[in-house]
Amino acid sequence: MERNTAFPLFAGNHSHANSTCSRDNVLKNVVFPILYSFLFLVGMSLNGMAVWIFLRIPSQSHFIIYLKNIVVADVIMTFTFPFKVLSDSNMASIGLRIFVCRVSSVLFYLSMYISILFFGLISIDRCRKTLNPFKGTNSTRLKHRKLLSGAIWTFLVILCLPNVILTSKTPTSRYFQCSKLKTEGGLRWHEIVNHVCQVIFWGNLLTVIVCYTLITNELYRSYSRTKSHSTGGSISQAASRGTVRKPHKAKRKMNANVFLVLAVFFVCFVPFHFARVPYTISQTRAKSFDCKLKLFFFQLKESTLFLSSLNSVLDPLIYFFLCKSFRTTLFNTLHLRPGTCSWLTGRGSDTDMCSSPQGNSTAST
Ligand SMILES: Nc1ncnc2c1ncn2[C@@H]1O[C@H](COP(=O)(O)OP(=O)(O)O)[C@@H](O)[C@H]1O
Repeated sequence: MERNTAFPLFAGNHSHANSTCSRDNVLKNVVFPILYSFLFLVGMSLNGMAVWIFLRIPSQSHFIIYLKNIVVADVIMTFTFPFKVLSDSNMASIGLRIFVCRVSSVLFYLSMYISILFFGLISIDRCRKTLNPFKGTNSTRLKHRKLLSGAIWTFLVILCLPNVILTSKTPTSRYFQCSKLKTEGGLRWHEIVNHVCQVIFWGNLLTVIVCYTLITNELYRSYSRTKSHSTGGSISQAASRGTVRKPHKAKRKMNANVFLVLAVFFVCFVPFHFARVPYTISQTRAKSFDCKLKLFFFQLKESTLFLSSLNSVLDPLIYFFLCKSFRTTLFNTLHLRPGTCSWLTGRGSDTDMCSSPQGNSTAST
């Protein structure tokens, strides 16, 4: 049973309980609630703006379709933060804590795996565009991508729904762990879902690594080609105009932006998936674990879960850096010049993954 001894205000009759294995500590009760509150405010602002902008951008490329799905997932994730804040800081009523275990946490995980799956698809799309820059899209392909998006949401909702339905036990005390609300079947399903989600994550990580290895090779080849051209016959002319190093510079800028997806994926999701395995086992096979070890796994899971939550505020960076139509709409809205921040984002279609087939310029072009 979980007890609250860290905060006498909320401790009630529990204050005399043995607290060695209590989940309550400054990190869970104060630090994370403050961090999640901050994340909620930033996430609402950035994702609210992203929704507003994407409503004005037609779904004309696979990349835009995938980004729109990620925005929706991020908005859902952001909405779950206040519930987590209230629950973790012990300010929530029992009813609200039950709601967190049954609904809002499940929505959090649902949105996280939606993002992971679409990150995988984005990498495949990026790879396809880099290796085969002139292969465009058409309305049939776009329709297929929309159907695929619908299928992904349906699959994950069906997978997660039993976690809501089978979290049906009545808590026996004011402070409880989510796993204590689960029926026998609910615990088993919780374990299965976590295994499936591990497969989803590691499968997508592999996809991302393979795709970015191929992209790196292609970028390197195209960089070598550009370099040999720029040091060729026209070098003296180019040098006199001071443009010899330009392709090199542009290429370097593009590389950094392209790898943003990879960086966000690694920072946000890899640590959590290492921590989640032992934590799930400690939840479902509790008897074989010492309570201090369980507590350690819980804290590890909570800390890495925060990194995963950061995803909801880092994704808007991807929209900004990799989608030119997003930047253009944003700058128009803010009455800024179109070229604002071009030193950061690179110029032209080189750094644009949102472009339609005709504008499909990539590294190798
Ligand atoms: N990968 C997942 N997909 C969907 N729901 C999940 C996933 N992992 C956990 N859940 C659900 O989210 C709720 C909170 O789970 P968890 O974070 O493991 O518990 P706790 O908050 O006690 O550490 C539970 O109902 C659980 O079944």
